[in-house]
Amino acid sequence: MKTDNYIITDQNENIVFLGDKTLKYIKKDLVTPVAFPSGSFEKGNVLIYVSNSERDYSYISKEFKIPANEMRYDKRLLVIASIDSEEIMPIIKQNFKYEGKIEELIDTIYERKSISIIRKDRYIIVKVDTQIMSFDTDIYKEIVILADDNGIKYFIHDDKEENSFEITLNKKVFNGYCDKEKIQDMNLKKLIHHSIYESIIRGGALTDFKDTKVFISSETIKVKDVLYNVISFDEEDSLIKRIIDDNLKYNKILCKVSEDMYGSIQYNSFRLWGNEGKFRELEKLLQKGSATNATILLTGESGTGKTYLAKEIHNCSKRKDKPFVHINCAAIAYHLLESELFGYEEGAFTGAKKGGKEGLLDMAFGGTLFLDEIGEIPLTLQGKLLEVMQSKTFYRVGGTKKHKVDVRFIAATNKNLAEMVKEKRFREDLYYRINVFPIEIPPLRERLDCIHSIISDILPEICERLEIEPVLIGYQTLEKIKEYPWPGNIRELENVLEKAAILCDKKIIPPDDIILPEHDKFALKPMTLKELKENCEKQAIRNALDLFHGDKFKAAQYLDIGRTAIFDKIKKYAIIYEGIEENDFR
Ligand SMILES: Nc1ncnc2c1ncn2[C@@H]1O[C@H](COP(=O)(O)OP(=O)(O)OP(=O)(O)O)[C@@H](O)[C@H]1O
Repeated sequence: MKTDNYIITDQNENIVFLGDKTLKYIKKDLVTPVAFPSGSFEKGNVLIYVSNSERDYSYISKEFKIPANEMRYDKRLLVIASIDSEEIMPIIKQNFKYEGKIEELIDTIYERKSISIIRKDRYIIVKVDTQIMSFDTDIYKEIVILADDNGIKYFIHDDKEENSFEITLNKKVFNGYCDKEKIQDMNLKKLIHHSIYESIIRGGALTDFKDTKVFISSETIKVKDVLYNVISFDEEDSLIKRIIDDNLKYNKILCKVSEDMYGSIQYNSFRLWGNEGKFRELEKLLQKGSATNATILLTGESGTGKTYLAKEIHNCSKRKDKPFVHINCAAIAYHLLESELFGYEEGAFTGAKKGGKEGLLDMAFGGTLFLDEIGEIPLTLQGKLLEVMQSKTFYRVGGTKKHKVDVRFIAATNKNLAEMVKEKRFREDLYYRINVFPIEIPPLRERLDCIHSIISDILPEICERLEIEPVLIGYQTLEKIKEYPWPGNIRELENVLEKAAILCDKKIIPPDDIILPEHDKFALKPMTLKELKENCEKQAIRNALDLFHGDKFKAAQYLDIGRTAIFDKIKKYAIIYEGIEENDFR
């Protein structure tokens, strides 16, 4: 989508982006504006400098006022990518004082930000975290980009006369101008025609401008905690087209399930790791979902983060100061589940405690009740749960007094509930009751492009938990990680990283310390079908035990087999695993 009809400003009304088509709204004497203010190098910036011409690199220090002796790699990072040859090679500025090895520095940079610079035909594509920019090397001989925690700032120097350029951010193509002589005051009020400015500050309107009607709308967006104003300019006839382009259909769906039903929304931000549109959609759904009281159903494979997200939703909701109660319906024996959920009165059954016991519904009062593995709730209890959800009241086991329910329900499952409904293993009415706001979390193998961000987030936590010095992931190690399909999702990744962090005796985890299950080990040797089946079964059990640190119950659940079956198979294949005992599962 072309976004040459946008102006973006920061909260002080300084222009940070000026679209091509908006130039006509700029006062005459300023017709060659710049895309961004000066690129002074600040703390937290990552500088990427791409050049395909022979250059004296001192240019960078001069232009960006980087006092070389003050550069510290932990605060200010410098990547210079040279495209002199076909290969794009990161190189380090010569007078850049860094004591360690260059490879280490590059790894540190990769750790801090996900940066990739690749060349495709005549284009250079620079990706910093989720932001992608592409440059045509026929036009740009040198490209300098500043990326900081608040998104990408950039400054472009090109050898030719033309100052125009195109930049792609979050799938939007921005066209702009860059003239470093004019990098001075880029304030909206000073630059833009008075009538247009007036319209913007009124929040947008249909305005007459030089014989045309222009529709101006202004929206505030938040990018990594920084607020920007995005102002769009549409001349009457292009308006309809833009509405379609902007995919307002999607917004309508969101509105239907949120604002219309639940009133005004307060947004909170979720960290989901994913670059594709569907992740943005997912993030929005979570934001909307957290702001409401609607029942949310989280689906996804084991280890994708359903529990993690359930807690996040609670923590971002109005109920955050009230309890978050987690019940794993698969982990509690069928006959106990009812009394756990509803509590019981004294004398309700043999062995019932004196004075009775409060149930989880009571404990979660005012807060959130997270029904994990909801597919495992016995049919008999499903009816009772439905009643609670509908009437918002319940009786304790053996009790006659009505108790009020004030909880938000979040349910999760890795089963296909719709299939279970068809097979009459799950009540249809309950299914529709909990399926109000379904959110599907994709498996890790579908998010490999952002696995680096995931690692950057969880690796420091692992090191802290293990009380070891922080370690980093090297580029080659990352490549190895990306080749594995991660059947156990984030949980498996955490386990592998934990092992690697323990094994690693350097600052950067080498590829050899990443020990992955050999998922295709048997593909090479010719075997009978029976042998192959048995080998696969054995390996699958080993992997599952590995994944859940030897917890047979979870491994059986993960493999979708019964408890007795896993025990029999462990015996049959003589699988030795620390902690397995004869009387397990009895
Ligand atoms: N977005 C996230 N940020 C940080 N850690 C995460 C995130 N998502 C998942 N994890 C971690 O991954 C591991 C698995 O997540 P979680 O237990 O939430 O998965 P699950 O889908 O509930 O699994 P299961 O279905 O087996 O119960 C946890 O240790 C969790 O902390």
